[in-house]
Amino acid sequence: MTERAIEWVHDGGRDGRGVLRILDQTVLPLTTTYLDLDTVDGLVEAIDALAVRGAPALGVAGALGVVVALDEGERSGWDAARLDREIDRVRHARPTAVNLAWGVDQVRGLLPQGREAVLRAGLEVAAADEAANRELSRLAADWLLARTGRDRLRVLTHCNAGLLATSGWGTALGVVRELHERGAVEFVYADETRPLLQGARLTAWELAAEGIPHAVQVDGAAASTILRGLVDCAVVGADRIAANGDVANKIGTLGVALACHEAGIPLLVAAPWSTVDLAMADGSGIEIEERSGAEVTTWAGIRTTPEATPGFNPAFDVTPARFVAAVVTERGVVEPSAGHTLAEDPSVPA
Ligand SMILES: CSC[C@@H](O)[C@@H](O)C(=O)COP(=O)(O)O
Repeated sequence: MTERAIEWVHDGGRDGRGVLRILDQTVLPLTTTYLDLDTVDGLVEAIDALAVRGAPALGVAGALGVVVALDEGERSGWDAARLDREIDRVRHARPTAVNLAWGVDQVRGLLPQGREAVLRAGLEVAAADEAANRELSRLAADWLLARTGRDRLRVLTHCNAGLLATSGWGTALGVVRELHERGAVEFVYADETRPLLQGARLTAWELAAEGIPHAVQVDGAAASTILRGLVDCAVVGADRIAANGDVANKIGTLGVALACHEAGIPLLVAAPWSTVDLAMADGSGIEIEERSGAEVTTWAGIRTTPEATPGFNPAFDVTPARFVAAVVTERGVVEPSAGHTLAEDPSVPA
């Protein structure tokens, strides 16, 4: 697959200076449409609508979003204070994935050095993300095969942590892709991931394109699939990992983790180091995005609940470290459920 969720197109844009192009994930898998974003309003709207989504891709959106703001500011004659406010709007467009703010912060300090320096740094954020994903996928595949003692794995995954959620390759699905290249994937159960169906629409799209044997199951099936012994491990991504190994990820991950714990199979969290937030001692301080209840009370635009019934729609949950067998980043493997923390030197495999 060659599609990129997000990239800078150098010869695009209204003045030929380049443009931020995203693959519109709101209409996948039925339609492949790209959106060229050259205003802060457009970028913030795309992030809010999940046209671009997934923590590492949001990191790239944050970094390159600073260039979008710079270019718009130049066209519109913004002063420094206005530019700062607009960059902050990008930084705060979604609260849970630390990568978005991290991406902005990677390049913001370069503003005095001019647009080219900021653009160069933004492109480096994107390139480093893909390289990190490939490395962590190798490490995670090694760890899973050693831990389970199996040659071919039956994997459960939740949400979409594939190339669509990153600048390339993917995290949890990168691990699956790596295992597949080694001939070590027997089957993948992809949770459909209510209410926005990232698993059914996006993960299945990626797995089908790669020819990886898989099926989509309703989220409510996950615990039963795990306790029936149909999978050897669960592999998920993360939006923010606290220093103690607590993991914020798509709502429903906690249920998967509890079932894995009960079944005695590992839950592996695959994420680039940019998703680790050492400033957060544990998960209790992580802000959980609460999205519109309408995403829950309607299906394909049709009301599915009584008109008077509101929806409750937390988009993420926090899995306590004791249920996380491994956090794998490009720096190495940490085993939170065995008492190890991310604050320890992660370059030394736990
Ligand atoms: C590599 S993506 C990791 C996480 O960002 C992913 O699992 C997830 O929860 C995405 O949520 P989303 O709301 O689709 O942005």
